[in-house]
Amino acid sequence: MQDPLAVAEELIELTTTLATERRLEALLGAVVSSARRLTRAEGGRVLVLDRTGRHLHGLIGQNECAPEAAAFPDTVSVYSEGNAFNMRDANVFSAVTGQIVNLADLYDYTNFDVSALYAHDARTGYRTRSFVVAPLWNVEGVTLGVLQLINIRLTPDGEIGALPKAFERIVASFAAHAAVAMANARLFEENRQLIRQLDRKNADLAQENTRLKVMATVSDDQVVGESPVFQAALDLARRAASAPVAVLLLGETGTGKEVFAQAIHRFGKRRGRPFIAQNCAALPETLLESELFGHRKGAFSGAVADKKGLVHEADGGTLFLDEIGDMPLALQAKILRLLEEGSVRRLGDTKLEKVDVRIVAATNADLPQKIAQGSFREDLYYRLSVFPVQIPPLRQRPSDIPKLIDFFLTRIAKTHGRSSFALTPRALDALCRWRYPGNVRELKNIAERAALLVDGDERIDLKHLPANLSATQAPDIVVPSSTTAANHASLRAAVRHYEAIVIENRLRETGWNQSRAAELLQISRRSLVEKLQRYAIRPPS
Ligand SMILES: Nc1ncnc2c1ncn2[C@@H]1O[C@H](COP(=O)(O)OP(=O)(O)OP(=O)(O)O)[C@@H](O)[C@H]1O
Repeated sequence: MQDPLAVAEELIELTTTLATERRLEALLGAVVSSARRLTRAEGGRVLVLDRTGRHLHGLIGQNECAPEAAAFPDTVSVYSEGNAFNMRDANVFSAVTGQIVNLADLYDYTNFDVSALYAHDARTGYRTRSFVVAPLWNVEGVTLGVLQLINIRLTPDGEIGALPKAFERIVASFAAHAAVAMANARLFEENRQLIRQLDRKNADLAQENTRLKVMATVSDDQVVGESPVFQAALDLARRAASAPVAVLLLGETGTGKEVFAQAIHRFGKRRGRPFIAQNCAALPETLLESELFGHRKGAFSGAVADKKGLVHEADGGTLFLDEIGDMPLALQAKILRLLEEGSVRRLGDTKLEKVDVRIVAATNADLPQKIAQGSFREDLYYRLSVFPVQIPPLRQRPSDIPKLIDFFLTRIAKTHGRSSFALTPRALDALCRWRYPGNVRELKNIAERAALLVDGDERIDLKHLPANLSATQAPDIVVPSSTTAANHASLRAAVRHYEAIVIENRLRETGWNQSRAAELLQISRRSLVEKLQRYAIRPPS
């Protein structure tokens, strides 16, 4: 047998292999070789327990004297008939009990059923004599399989016998190390497979996302707004729709750039074809490139299959590029080629493909300033700004506010399963006074929030609006202007609207003293109370 120094060296080498080798079979191969060198065994094998826990399968086999003898009967049943452990098998015994089996001569021993090995020997002409089985148990004491060592040579001249007692512990600890490495390698392999599955899933999801974008073509949403500035912008969009040019939509956030892009698509000849929108600020460069232009299989890790881009999906239709000012320069060049030549190249491809796509781009950034800073291509800007459409912010068209409120509340009421939501005059007034830094989107959000806060048939009042809105005080004397709700209501409604505001102002002045307010308003207290009920005017809570 080996001297202690050689044993130590073998163990060090094995530990290094165990720590670095991640492939299960290579790792087990190293374990068997190392164990054989350590014990001077002619052969060695590893049998691994399958996931059902019912069978041990031969995974690795080595035999320096008879390579054909390396393969053991491939599968050993863990259970015998009646579902008891098959303890007559030396491998199962070791795997189940965690003990080493150490037989000096297989042909002298009768306690284990080794008939399969006899048959194997008879078939291969090899003679198995000493036979050692060590359990491969991981740290939690779970059996992973067994390590076999065959024909241990006790002397340099080849005398064969049982493993010396002193070596049993070495082999046991050796097997325990191997089991831990084996468990790690399995986890590693499972992780790799999970990552592969995830990559595949991601690719599927990306395709699905694209498909949904195609399906969610254009909604039939109305474009609400009758103010002259808004109508002028809409008229420009209508003209742009009939020309085969790119359109650049300019406007603050929430002004309705996407609504306009959809309208341009709907107004034009491409109406029945896909409308696809992509926000250029939403994705990192490589992902955006692959999303827009597609990729070939293997173009990057995770590109497990060919994928079409949004430009392909939008073929014959419209591609809306929101926040174009945030598009990386390399992709701007690709958009320029699409505009100039009508062709695109997928990531990882050498060929150009022809596509017929109308580009509508939008931004709220100052593109000339970006050009000066070197982050936006001037040539692309000139290409896109053939047809610029400026969408005015809501504060420049307050006369559109009542119509928009009405539009959103009617739509929200439908989703709440009710016919409508009513507003108190002071709530309407506060909504009409607000300057809406978030434009139409902000107005829509305020309406949605208010609809959630009202109880039953209650009207939307100041308390249902965001605090900063209800804090906007109405002026003492309300002068009708062309920019308030009243301008778009009937005369009767307008008069009621102002009546409510004047009453509320007087009440505020008098600290909500109804008698005093009635006096100032020169009406009876009873009449005041009636009006308070009619207009749902209440002191702030
Ligand atoms: N004129 C309009 N009529 C009806 N709804 C509108 C109108 N303008 C905007 N909206 C609604 O307001 C919300 C914001 O509009 P949209 O997304 O088109 O704005 P945007 O300018 O593209 O915003 P961003 O700059 O943040 O991308 C959407 O829910 C949209 O339906």
